[in-house]
Amino acid sequence: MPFRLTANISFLFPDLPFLDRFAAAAAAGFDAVECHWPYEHPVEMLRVKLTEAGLDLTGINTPRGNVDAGDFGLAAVPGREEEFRESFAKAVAYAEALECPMIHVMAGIVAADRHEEACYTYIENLRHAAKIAEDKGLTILIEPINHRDAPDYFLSSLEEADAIVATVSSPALKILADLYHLQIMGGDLVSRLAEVGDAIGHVQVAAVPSRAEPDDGEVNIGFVLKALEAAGYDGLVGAEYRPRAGTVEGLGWIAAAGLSLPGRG
Ligand SMILES: O=C(O)C(=O)[C@@H](O)CO
Ligand SMILES: [Mg+2]
Repeated sequence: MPFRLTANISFLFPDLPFLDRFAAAAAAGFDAVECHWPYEHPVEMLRVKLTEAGLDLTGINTPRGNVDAGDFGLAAVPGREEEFRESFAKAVAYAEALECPMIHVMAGIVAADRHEEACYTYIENLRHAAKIAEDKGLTILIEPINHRDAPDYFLSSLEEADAIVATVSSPALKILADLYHLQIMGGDLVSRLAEVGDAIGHVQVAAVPSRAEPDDGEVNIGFVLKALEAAGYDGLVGAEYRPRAGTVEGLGWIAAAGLSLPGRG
């Protein structure tokens, strides 16, 4: 399969300090990494780590907001528009400095009875972000996240993500299809992914329900990836799972799914 893998170093190599995970990912055979929130580290330090390891950084998330207060993104949170814009600007600054092409714009936690109101906020904030992304040649992603792990996360449905992408109607806005979340929120992956087609800008994988290596659990990841390939997806696949034991020892799922790493024969 043509997919390039990117190691999610917020989850992989959990036994190592974050800054040591770049070298570990390269030694394991990856040539690309993604991560969630790199903001506690100066961009200069991150750039050194990427260069030393010979890695591309493919994706980061927008800052969550006030984590102690339970924020998990701000894009769909009514009344927090100014903070959203500041947090998005910070993500753009990191992405540009690190030549990172994709930013996952996190929607945030919104009570179900405010969903409709939040939808307007989300669309307006995404329009603002998409315009900046278009100008800078970046892609912004929205990711449906399951309600078992993140109750009340605003965006949990693939179909709603597709409708929002169509409404905002920007070439810079795409869906992050994390197969782990999508399986928990309704399954039927092959048919539903085919329906959203070229709205998909990034894919992530993990086992369901364990969120460990993707060769475990109820989804045949290789089969779903082949269907995505047949449907025309040719982007990245993010290895975003929590290793059962050692990260390197668990990489056998890659060959089993019909994928390969550039640095491993
Ligand atoms: O949880 C996920 O799945 C992600 O991809 C993160 O970006 C958000 O936690
Ligand atoms: Mg994900």
